[in-house]
Amino acid sequence: MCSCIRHAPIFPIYFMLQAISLSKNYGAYKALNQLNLTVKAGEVFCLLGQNGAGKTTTINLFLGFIEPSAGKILIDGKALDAHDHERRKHLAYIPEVVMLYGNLSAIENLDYFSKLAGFNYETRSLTNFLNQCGLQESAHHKHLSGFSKGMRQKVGIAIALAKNAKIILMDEPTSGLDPKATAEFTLLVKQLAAEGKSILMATHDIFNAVNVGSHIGIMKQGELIHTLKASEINATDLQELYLQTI
Ligand SMILES: Nc1ncnc2c1ncn2[C@@H]1O[C@H](COP(=O)(O)OP(=O)(O)OP(=O)(O)O)[C@@H](O)[C@H]1O
Repeated sequence: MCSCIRHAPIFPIYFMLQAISLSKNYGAYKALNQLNLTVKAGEVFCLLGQNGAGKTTTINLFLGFIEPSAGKILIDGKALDAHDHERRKHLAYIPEVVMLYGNLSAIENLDYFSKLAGFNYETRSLTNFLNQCGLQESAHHKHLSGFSKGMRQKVGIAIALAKNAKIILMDEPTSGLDPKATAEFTLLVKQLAAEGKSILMATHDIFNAVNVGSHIGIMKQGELIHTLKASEINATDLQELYLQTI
């Protein structure tokens, strides 16, 4: 018997995320200049670039936090305008520090944010989402205020799963994580991609980008200079290319 009141689709639908000549200007300054980028279902596109290269601007444009100066965002081939809140529900966001309610437990946070997105799950389903994200059961009923950054991120991903997001945008999600937490997070991201999610991740971690990414982009001064398949480059060569580029 299904344990959720509003059912997730039995045959999931997956979406592709695209930027077409996407630009963002602040006055005369081009924070993002004519970005063309595609993230297909099952892909993890890692965006590398120095501070100020335009990675967060790209993510903020996709999320609708800021409006483009020019260009288009497409979800599954259809243009997404700034006010299309319904189709933006297919997007989930994992920031560097996942902001949740410290005085609520993991399961209460998950329940609250699921309900905000229109999903009303029974406890068993909420527990399953947290388990799926590798959060140990002993932590499910503890307040978030005592959680490490890695544990918060697991709850953040559980919320994305509960919302049935097809596309996940991550901004430096492994920054500040210890190697074990990074490895756990990487495994989780690979699992999400294997399930058909489209993932765009801004990162400074070249080695992690090669490890988790299917595609890698190197940005400089608001432009995407290189796009590579991760299978075609190793970390040493990517580091060299990165240093030559920036
Ligand atoms: N509201 C704003 N007004 C003016 N300039 C801005 C604004 N927001 C961002 N910028 C500029 O746009 C450029 C791109 O910033 P962005 O945050 O996208 O870089 P980033 O690649 O994410 O850098 P980091 O690695 O430091 O997070 C930077 O030069 C930044 O100063």
